[in-house]
Amino acid sequence: MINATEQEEREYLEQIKEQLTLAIRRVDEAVKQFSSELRQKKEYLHEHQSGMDDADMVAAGQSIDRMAFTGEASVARKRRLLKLMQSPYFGRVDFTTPNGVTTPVYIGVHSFVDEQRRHGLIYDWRAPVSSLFYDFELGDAAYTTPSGGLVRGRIALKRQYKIRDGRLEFVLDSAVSIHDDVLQRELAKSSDDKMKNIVATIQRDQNAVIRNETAPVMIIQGVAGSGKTSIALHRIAFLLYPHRETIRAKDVLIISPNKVFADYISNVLPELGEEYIPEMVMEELAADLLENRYPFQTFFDQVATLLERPDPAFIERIQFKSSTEFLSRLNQYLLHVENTYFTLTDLRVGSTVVPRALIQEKFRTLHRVPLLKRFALVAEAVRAHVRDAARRKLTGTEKATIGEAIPRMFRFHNVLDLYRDFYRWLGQPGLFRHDHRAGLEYADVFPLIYLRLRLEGISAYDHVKHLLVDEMQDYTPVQYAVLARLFPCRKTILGDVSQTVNPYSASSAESIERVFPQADVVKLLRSYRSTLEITAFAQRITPNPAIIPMERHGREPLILPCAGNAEELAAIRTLVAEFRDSGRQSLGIICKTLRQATHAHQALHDLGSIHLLTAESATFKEGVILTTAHLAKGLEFDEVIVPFVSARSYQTEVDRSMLYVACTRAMHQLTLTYSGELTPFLADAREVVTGDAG
Ligand SMILES: Nc1ncnc2c1ncn2[C@@H]1O[C@H](COP(=O)(O)OP(=O)(O)OP(=O)(O)O)[C@@H](O)[C@H]1O
Repeated sequence: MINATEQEEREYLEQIKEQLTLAIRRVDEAVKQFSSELRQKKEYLHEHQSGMDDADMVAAGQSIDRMAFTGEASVARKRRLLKLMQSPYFGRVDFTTPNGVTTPVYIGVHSFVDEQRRHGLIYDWRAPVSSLFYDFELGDAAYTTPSGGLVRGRIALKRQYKIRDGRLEFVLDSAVSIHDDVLQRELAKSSDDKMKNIVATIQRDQNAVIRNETAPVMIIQGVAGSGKTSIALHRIAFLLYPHRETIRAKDVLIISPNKVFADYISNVLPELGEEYIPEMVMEELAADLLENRYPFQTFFDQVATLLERPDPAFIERIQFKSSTEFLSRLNQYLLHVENTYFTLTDLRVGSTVVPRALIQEKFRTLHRVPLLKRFALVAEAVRAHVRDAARRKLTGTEKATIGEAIPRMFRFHNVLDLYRDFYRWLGQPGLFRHDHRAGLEYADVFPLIYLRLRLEGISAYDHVKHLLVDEMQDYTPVQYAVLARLFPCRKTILGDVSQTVNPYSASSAESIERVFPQADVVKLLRSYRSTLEITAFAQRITPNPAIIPMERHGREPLILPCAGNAEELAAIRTLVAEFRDSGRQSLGIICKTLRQATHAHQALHDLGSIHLLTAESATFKEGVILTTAHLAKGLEFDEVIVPFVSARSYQTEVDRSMLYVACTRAMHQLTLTYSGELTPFLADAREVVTGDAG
């Protein structure tokens, strides 16, 4: 039976859809009009070209550009209207101002205005008034207008809707913030191949992060599945909204851990009506900053080496280069270089002697210029000095002599030589290993870039107006020091120290804050992704007593003991078959190493369409995916299988991190398999769950 409220809401929905249909028709007509005008204009131009002067041509060209631009805007508007036709709004608050006027405010992914009557029918979720929906329950409420004024009032009604394909699926009145039922329904759904927007169910603490407009640097430390990545993307959409005139999507840069992750998140912003946002993998940034001059190993290579051949000296190098102390030592070294690596001498050019003091003075006045860039400028100044003193032009040879003599007064000219010298200065030359064939070790890449930045200066990224860094725990203080210098813009930095794939180089929110003392640090403790059972299980691997799991239940995770490798593969086959019958969308089989994953991929080959995801993959697919924990970071699956969880396979701290990351990728169901002895990281979990394993 439909109640009166629902009846009313259905009728209202029909009215809105009619208005949307009319608006779409108007846009269509406008587009038609534009294109015919554009065609006429072009024809006119073509015919009258010979009689026009340059100025006329430029003016005509500009007017065509303007028309094309308006045409594009109309097409974008149509796209938004069509989206609204599918699902015009998801929330409503009835707001009563102190003078007793009550207005229903409908909230959707875009705004929609009744052009004739000039009032808002649907408000964009980012509009100031929409914050009422996220931040308040029934009763007293307020929101801030764009000009900073506070509008007070009362919320008399708060309602949530699910409208899909233009049909109302449910309507729910709620007294509390965002009704738990709606959130539960959203979370219980199957995942698909892309991350989705969460506008209908943003939680209050999340909303505070999204709408923070003041923090120059925002550091979000959030437990696995707390919505960090989702929030960061919504925050970008939010920041773009009021600043549309000054910031465009192309001015934002996302630094993501790999291409697959970039593909996985690529839908959220376009879903929110924003254009594609440029993204970059850390290694791409590094290669660019080193102008591809020095080949280097990747972060994947580093982690793979740690997993397969954990050599103590290699670990020591990584640990040292990931410390805050290391960054201070680099800074001290730079001072040392400035102070002691110049050997200034008098310089004779023809009959003129340029005194040492004068050269020193020239260097000093240029102290703001990066050191290795100063030589050319000092040489130029010295040439001018000689010219003035000798009252004649300099010969080519003389010019060259000066050009060569000045840099010779400094001990090094190449950043890599200086970097090597840094370790000598430290008294630890063994901490730098450079095998020319294998390339630089990953741990040396950013220290080298840092030196280059300080000594040569790089300014290629000044155009970026907002930087987003995901998986912050995997970057070191030196990397942050590079980002801080390279991107003076606002930043959102997010991650989870428990989910590091390399505990020897992990950064916590606190250590990152040391590089950005002006940052706002936010902690998110509620976990939305996994069932309570899965979250509790993962806690046994890496405990975090502060985590607050969602009250959503599912099957207990299973640990399946197997008699050997063949039996283990047979168990995985059965699990894959069960998954295929379950109606769920995604299954991740997450291994520790690529070697394990490749082995399993070959062994399960005959099952058909199991995608092996490697560091080279660029897209994320639905269905059954075989990959490593490192690559699965940031992704999620309806169901996860973690094979080979034996004591042999999982024993070091890096292994523990991998296991934690793998288990926290599961939304609804988690199964682990092993043969031989079970890893000690799951030893106490075993009592609880092997009973079910049967
Ligand atoms: N307010 C919310 N409403 C609905 N779903 C949410 C909400 N917050 C988070 N989620 C869902 O929880 C899951 C985890 O979100 P997300 O991947 O952004 O978290 P994360 O903190 O980046 O995770 P991790 O660090 O473990 O990779 C996603 O499916 C996301 O859609």
